[in-house]
Amino acid sequence: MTAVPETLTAHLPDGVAEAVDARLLVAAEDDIVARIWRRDDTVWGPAGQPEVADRLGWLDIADRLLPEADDLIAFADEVRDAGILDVVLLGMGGSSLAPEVLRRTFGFQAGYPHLHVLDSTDAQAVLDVEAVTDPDTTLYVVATKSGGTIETLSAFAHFHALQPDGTHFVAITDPGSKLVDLATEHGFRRTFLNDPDIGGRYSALSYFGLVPGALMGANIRGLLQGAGIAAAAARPIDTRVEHAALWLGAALGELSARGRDKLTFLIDEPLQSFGLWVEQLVAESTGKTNEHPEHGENAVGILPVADEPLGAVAGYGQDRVFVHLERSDGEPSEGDLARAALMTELAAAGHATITTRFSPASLAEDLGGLFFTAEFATAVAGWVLGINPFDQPNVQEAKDNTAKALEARTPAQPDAHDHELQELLAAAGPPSYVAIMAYVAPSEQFDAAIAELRAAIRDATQATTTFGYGPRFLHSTGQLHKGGPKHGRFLQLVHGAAAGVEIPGQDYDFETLKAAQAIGDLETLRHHGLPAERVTLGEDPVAAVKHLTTRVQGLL
Ligand SMILES: O=P(O)(O)OC[C@H]1O[C@H](O)[C@H](O)[C@@H](O)[C@@H]1O
Repeated sequence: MTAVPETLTAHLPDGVAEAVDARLLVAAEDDIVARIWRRDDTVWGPAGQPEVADRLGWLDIADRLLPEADDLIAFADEVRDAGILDVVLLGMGGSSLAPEVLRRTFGFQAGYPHLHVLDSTDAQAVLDVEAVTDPDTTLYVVATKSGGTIETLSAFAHFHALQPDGTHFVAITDPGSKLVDLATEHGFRRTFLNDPDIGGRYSALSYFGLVPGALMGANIRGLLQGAGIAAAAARPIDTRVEHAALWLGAALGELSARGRDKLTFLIDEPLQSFGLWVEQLVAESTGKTNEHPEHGENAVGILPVADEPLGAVAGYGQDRVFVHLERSDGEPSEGDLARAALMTELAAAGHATITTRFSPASLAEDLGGLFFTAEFATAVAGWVLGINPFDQPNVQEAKDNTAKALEARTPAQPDAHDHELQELLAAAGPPSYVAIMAYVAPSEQFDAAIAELRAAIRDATQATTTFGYGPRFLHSTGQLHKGGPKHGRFLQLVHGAAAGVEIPGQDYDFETLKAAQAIGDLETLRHHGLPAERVTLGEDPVAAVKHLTTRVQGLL
């Protein structure tokens, strides 16, 4: 029998601890850890399936890039010396979320440029970045693995028209992508060619995270060292040795197989934005439908839940598992204390709870370790669930439907009437969840309004709630929405921002693109037989969400 690894504290409901132990025995018998490190693709299915063997470069990327930390820091100094005051990262999903976590976790570093992350097609979001940056003192980092992502290339076209000097641009991409040619054509300051064996959501510790991190003055050496230590701790193949990442992956897989598939994160300051990154990692990796030769279609997945406001214990269903990233030292905030208290109550009430700790004194190292451990655990959970955690087959569908809507200029679906909203939400209790998706410029005020809407729905129905900004979530939880278990109930909110914010070279502007993405996604969800409703937000989106919350409270 194995115990919970020392770096974690866990309370598992009856029967689950035994299942995890049994799973760890199978992992030992099947040599899973050694096979993962040997990059053996048969851990996740038949040999030779696409997007497995060539998606395991993340395993040792931290050790491979540590010797390059000095070069990255020297590059950041060169950029500072060139008078750059702002860095704008243009990217989506795996190419933007780790930089966003670094930006929010470490904040402005004196003497370094401000980092901004634009991962939206909302015209106001584009204008917001424009309003606070001067193209003459701005460096634009164009980040896309494939080199073909529509949002990223649209943003590049827009900002290149404002700043035609190529030395104000940097590319991060895979060798041979279309962006490599663009960068050469326009004389970019530098192109960082990433290891192509790393997928977007596993790329935090590659150039995709490190280049923006270095540019904003974050401690990238610490990140890499912390990740290296976590990777070393994940190497032992003897299961008698503590292996936190293996245990975590086995536990999350077994919990999910028993219906506890809503992985709810409670995260202490200043790491709260980690939820945004881990959401993509877990949702896009695990939300899949398997074609099983004997059992037919089988959809699995672990739904990550980030930034949900805390509730009363009775408000949570039995479909949850709670993971607390807890600050181990320093002055706890009120929120930190509330999270710790809730975890204690949840454990006492028989919920599955897992706690891991980080220290503000070693924030970069601990964050690097968390990135790696989460990646390894997700790969293990993929093995438990019997899916390929490295592909994203359903993301393409929404992209195709966007293209169709753009081409045909399809009008938006009508707004939900009260009875439709009621039908959508009233039946949302476990195992269902309510996904709110808002096509609007991200802001703290909007986040706060959404938190109230989520609490209202959860408290009335016990449903798990998630929230994502469109089109950001399409590259993240969007995969699980369509590929995972058909438990989602979808509420799409769309705000019409300024028309006429141009995408040079295209006959549509940002708002037209955003509208097509919303239309295309709703279409895709409905095509999968999933309940999905749309609500148009009036001029003031925050006021509109508050109004919607009152309306929903009246219906539930
Ligand atoms: O880096 P890119 O090639 O631009 O891809 C950005 C994102 O887009 C896709 O939609 C994938 O689903 C994500 O996994 C990926 O991170």
